[in-house]
Amino acid sequence: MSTVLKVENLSHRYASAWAIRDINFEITQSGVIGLLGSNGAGKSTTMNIICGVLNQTEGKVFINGIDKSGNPRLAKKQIGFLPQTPPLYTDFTVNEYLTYTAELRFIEKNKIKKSVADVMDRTGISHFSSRLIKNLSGGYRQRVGIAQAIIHKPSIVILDEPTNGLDPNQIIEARKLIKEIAQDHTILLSSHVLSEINLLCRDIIMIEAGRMVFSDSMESFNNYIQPASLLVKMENPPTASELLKIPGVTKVEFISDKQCRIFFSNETGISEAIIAASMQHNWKLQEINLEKSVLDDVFKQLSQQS
Ligand SMILES: Nc1ncnc2c1ncn2[C@@H]1O[C@H](COP(=O)(O)OP(=O)(O)OP(=O)(O)O)[C@@H](O)[C@H]1O
Repeated sequence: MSTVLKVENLSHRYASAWAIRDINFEITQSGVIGLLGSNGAGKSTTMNIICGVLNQTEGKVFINGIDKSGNPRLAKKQIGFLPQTPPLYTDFTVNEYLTYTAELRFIEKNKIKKSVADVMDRTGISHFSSRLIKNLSGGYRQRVGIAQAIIHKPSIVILDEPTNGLDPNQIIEARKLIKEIAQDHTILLSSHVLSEINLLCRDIIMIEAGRMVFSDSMESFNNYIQPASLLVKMENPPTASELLKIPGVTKVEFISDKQCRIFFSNETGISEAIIAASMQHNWKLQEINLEKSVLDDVFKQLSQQS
């Protein structure tokens, strides 16, 4: 399968501080690939470099095999970009703005009208064609932002935190649109929210403090996040010291009279041991749920490994 995007030893320094160091990854398939990282991890810097908005201090970016530094114009033709703040001219109508972006993307003059109509149709904004962008809701503005990113039918679309700042309904709509677009384009999407990446992405690249700490399928990532604790509710709970007698239990925290979080060293058999102890001592177990590590812990674990 051919490589759509390849990033090689990418590093960038703003003034004296390195924002990203030695980022390497390759995207070979269509679908949505997530770039996950906490605030300030280096997601926007990486994306801005890939899209040619920023020139890297070190390393290389290849789009469909074209070196972005060697042939920037040809490389950029194959990329669509929605930055964190969409580059919208809010005094333009949707139609005027998209016509303008089509010109910027060097779409042939006689094809512009159709390209604009097609992309408005694709992103569900045709009915707002004559509306000023400043009079659109946040969700529709984001659709216009996505429309400008795909108007020239790029092979890869880069979306920097596309659902940030949208309300819950707009987020659901935006996700739906992103999934639809992913049927014909490879999408690299950044977020600091793991659940967002989990819902949308097939593969995940994770960066933390400018370093890449994970790159694999979403499935392997989910398998990697080991359950760390159990949330347990009992009608007649014992004391923490009773629970600590169960082999494997390392720590117990009571959240309320009847609910506690039980930490353990080894997942195998721990739930069964708690259920058996509850039956034996009549603790009247009501609920027992495995909790996955919180994202901050995952960042910490992965950062320490790399
Ligand atoms: N123009 C700049 N000048 C100096 N430092 C910068 C600049 N832009 C970003 N940085 C720094 O580079 C690091 C990476 O920032 P970047 O914006 O790429 O992270 P991010 O993962 O996109 O974070 P966020 O989600 O908060 O936007 C941060 O420490 C940030 O403060």
